[in-house]
Amino acid sequence: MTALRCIAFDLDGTLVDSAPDILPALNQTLAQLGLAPVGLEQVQHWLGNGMLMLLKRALTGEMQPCSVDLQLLEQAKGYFIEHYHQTNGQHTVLFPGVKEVLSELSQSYRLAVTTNKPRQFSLPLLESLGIAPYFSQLVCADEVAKAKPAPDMLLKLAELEQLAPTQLLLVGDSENDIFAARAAALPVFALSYGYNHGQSIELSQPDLVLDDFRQLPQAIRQYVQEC
Ligand SMILES: O=C(O)COP(=O)(O)O
Ligand SMILES: [Mg+2]
Repeated sequence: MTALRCIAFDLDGTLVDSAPDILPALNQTLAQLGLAPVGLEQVQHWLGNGMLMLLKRALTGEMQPCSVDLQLLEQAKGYFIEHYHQTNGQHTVLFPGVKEVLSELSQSYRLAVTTNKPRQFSLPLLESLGIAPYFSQLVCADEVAKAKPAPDMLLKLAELEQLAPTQLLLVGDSENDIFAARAAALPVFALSYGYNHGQSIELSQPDLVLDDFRQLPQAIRQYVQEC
């Protein structure tokens, strides 16, 4: 039996469907810069590597932006932060079963959020959706040297919780979560419904793929018994 103690959750695309609030904030930003608006699906494909990468992708139209005008990026960041503070939480919803499952799991494990979303947007969202009390830790990209796919925030969580990587489990939706977990030597489960740049999460080979958040308690019980 493994000594699982703490479950870390990715936020965007795993616990919450946040793209509907990111889309208008991004399009208002693009409009202020005289650029054309983008669609929801495009935003879903661009999400996962944090705010700055989202803006770089939106400004260049490229998934792997090579060169971005730094002054333009700084301007876009200022506009986006202002707009996203207005839209954040308006249309963002929890994926089905999230609250119930967090409530159940919190009775046996410590729960944490490890997200590439900056803290200034993550915390208000957890609070407005009523799930903040379930988490003992919130580690965001702007609090570590490198965002996921780097292992930094998972290692920080392990340190905060004084746990070994094998006592943690990450639950995420994108290849960035899988790579970060592998780099930090954590087991990782993936939800197939999230944002993974339009690709199947199976390709990144997580330890388990689930299609529904409500399958998580049973999957964790089985994992704990088998290890
Ligand atoms: O902000 C993002 O791009 C993604 O955030 P996440 O790490 O919670 O999926
Ligand atoms: Mg995510």
